[in-house]
Amino acid sequence: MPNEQLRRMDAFTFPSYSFEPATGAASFDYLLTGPDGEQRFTEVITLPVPATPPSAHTLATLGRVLELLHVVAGVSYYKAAAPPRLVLPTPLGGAATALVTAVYTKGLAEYAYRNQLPHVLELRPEVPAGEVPPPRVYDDSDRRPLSAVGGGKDSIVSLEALRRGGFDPVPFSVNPNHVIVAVNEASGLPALAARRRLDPVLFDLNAAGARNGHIPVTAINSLIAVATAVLHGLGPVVMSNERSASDPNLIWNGHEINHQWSKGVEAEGLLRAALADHAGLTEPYFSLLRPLSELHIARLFATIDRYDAVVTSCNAAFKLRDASARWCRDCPKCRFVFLAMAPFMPRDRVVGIFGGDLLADETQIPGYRELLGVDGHKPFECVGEVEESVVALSLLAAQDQWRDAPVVRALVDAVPAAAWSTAATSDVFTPAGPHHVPAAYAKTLDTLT
Ligand SMILES: CC(=O)N[C@H]1[C@@H](OP(=O)(O)OP(=O)(O)OC[C@H]2O[C@@H](n3ccc(=O)[nH]c3=O)[C@H](O)[C@@H]2O)O[C@H](CO)[C@@H](O)[C@@H]1O[C@H](C)C(=O)N[C@@H](C)C(=O)N[C@@H](CCC(=O)O)C(=O)O
Ligand SMILES: Nc1ncnc2c1ncn2[C@@H]1O[C@H](COP(=O)(O)OP(=O)(O)OP(=O)(O)O)[C@@H](O)[C@H]1O
Repeated sequence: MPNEQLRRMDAFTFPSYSFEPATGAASFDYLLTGPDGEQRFTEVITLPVPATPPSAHTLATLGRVLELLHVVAGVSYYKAAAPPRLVLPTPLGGAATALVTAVYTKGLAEYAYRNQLPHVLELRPEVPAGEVPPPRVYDDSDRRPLSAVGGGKDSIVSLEALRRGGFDPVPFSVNPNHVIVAVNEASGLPALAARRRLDPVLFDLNAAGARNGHIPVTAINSLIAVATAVLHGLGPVVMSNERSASDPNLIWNGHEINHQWSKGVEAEGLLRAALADHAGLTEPYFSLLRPLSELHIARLFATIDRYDAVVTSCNAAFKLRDASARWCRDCPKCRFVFLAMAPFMPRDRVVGIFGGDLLADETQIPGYRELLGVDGHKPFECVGEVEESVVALSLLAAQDQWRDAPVVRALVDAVPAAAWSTAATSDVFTPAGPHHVPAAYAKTLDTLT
């Protein structure tokens, strides 16, 4: 379909979804409509099939989770056109409507900013009238947790903390690539995986120049994880989203633009409320690392060495096509994670993990200046706060092994005096801020210190 037609689309709707328990396949249909025609999409998400057939209660609860997933996963297709109307398929209660509204506005905020589409930030879904029958309560709080694994340092810290805390976690991933498979193998724990197949028509439209941009992928992965936990009779989904994920990159038209919005604490609260209200789940989902800074998580990661040969946080390794094998060593995330790990490891260990020494490479200086707040705004990537980068730099400047590294020397000279004062009194190693960690899990991270 030509782009001009896509851009005249008037509405995005959700014609139907189906679930086949025997195969675990959920099929989600989407439709863009406008004066020149329509464009259909179908996404297929295949959940791992449990050994024991699910009960009627489990299937009913799963059905409610899939209703939420159907609507949330639509963002990938909505963004191809960004029509003014978002028409939901069924009545939803207040909590579920609040989640959906936020996913399509705040979750697409970076997309709206980059494509200059302010109406997306004001989008309000049209919710069909009608009562939503209350769900039956589904108490999963004391069962084995499902630990989402993304292949990076954060989910490794959670997985190990849960294991050492005696929670017997089940690793789980969506479309595990070679990095995630290797991390799971290094853990030695049997893992579950779900498959997600985006409609290939989307890639054709993208290649032809359709609107494109960042989507709140963690919201989608999270609901797939919750659906898997329900189907397998498991307990809470444990995420590894850090404190700084809640902080915006910039303000545009009075709205916060946050690349990591669906990793933030607001999204976590909305998801929990929607799952409780719409699906009856008592303790469905939380981030174990929420009170921690990225720098604190890196310090915890340094206490674990069994994943050094496989851990990969660089997003370039997670592309559907032309992915890098591991760290690309030339993106904001590689720069930040190297800076965050370096103070807590011998130099040869961090260089071994990355396959190169970023702090010996002077071409990295401009990128590091952005991370340190000397130039530009926080990059649109999963990186820590400027203060965390300055604290990491101050720790490196005090170590013989790093003090004379060319990048460290250049950065120490570039950081303004005010930033050094803030870093000197920083509380980046003090857990803080709102979180949803249940009391039973609160002490787990102590097993890593
Ligand atoms: C790996 C990556 O960063 N991908 C982003 C990139 O896409 P690219 O074309 O370079 O590669 P692919 O990921 O293979 O995507 C192909 C197209 O498919 C679309 N798409 C993909 C997944 C999906 O769920 N829905 C989709 O519509 C995508 O638009 C591509 O055209 O650039 C894209 C455009 O800006 C981004 O949408 C791709 O981001 C992925 C969805 C992705 O997985 N990104 C994570 C690595 C990521 O950014 N994570 C954030 C978490 C943010 C959150 O709130 O959840 C983070 O770690 O900070
Ligand atoms: N493919 C995936 N399947 C399931 N969960 C995922 C997947 N990718 C990421 N996640 C989860 O989403 C959250 C955000 O991902 P993110 O990439 O920031 O974390 P990470 O890979 O653990 O660590 P890092 O920040 O070092 O990359 C984490 O809880 C992570 O476990």
